[in-house]
Amino acid sequence: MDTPSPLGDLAGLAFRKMNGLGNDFVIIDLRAHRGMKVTEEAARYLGDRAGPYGCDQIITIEERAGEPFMGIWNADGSAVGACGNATRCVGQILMDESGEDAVAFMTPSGPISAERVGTNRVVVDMGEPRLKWEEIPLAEETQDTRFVDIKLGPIDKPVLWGPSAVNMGNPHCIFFVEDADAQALDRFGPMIENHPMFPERANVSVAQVKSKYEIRLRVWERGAGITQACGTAACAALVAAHRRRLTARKASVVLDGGTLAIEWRESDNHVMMAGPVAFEYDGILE
Ligand SMILES: N[C@@H](CCC[C@H](N)C(=O)O)C(=O)O
Repeated sequence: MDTPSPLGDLAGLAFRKMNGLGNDFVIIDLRAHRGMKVTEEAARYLGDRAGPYGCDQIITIEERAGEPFMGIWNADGSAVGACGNATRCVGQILMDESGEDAVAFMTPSGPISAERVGTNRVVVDMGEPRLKWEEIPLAEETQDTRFVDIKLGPIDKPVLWGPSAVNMGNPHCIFFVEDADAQALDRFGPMIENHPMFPERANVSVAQVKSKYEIRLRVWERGAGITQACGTAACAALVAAHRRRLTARKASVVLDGGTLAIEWRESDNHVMMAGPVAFEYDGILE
């Protein structure tokens, strides 16, 4: 007897592989396949780098209430609210389809609008950052999410402490450090991701402020580990850095996979993210 595919009824559907600064996605268009779903098992199978696919996130394009909707799963199978880099990819797919240079669509954390600003370059309005402790969410009420009560290392001599917390549709914890490349993010990333302060876990970044206009950022993503780039983390880092008076409202965020231009607009409190989109290949799920 054949063993059932972990893909379930997704087997046989077309997918597209894309990435934003090396943060890569299997994107499945479910608009013509109402009722089909990405299960946790299917997401884990598609995300597994040792398997036939392998990616950081699994993305769906669906239709809900007559509007395009983007669904997001991490490689560990968890469903999430936001993904900055994938938002640019989905924006580009929808704009190519319509022939327009702007598009609006829905995500689990709210509406998004995207605009084409060059060949394979898209700017996305990521909405307003959420900064209250209960919006991150944190497990404990803190007066100020700019400096959360978390310490790493020996109690009397912590190596990292007082990160900022920002929610960009998903929870982020940002440590400001002198040298981002010298941090053992692979070791403490999973500990902070699962720290009791973060009841919904967290994406963990180390941010080095190079100047008022540049941040070097490395990211341990919740449910995916270290990735080449994380768009929402770049937005969260700029917001956190500006709240600590370390940068201007607009800065370049340099990730392992390349650079994003981030602006936290004063006029409407929205965070804008501009960056590239890359097509890899099309295939059939089997
Ligand atoms: N890579 C993404 C973020 C994906 C979700 C994240 N790992 C989470 O669990 O919140 C981005 O570009 O923002």
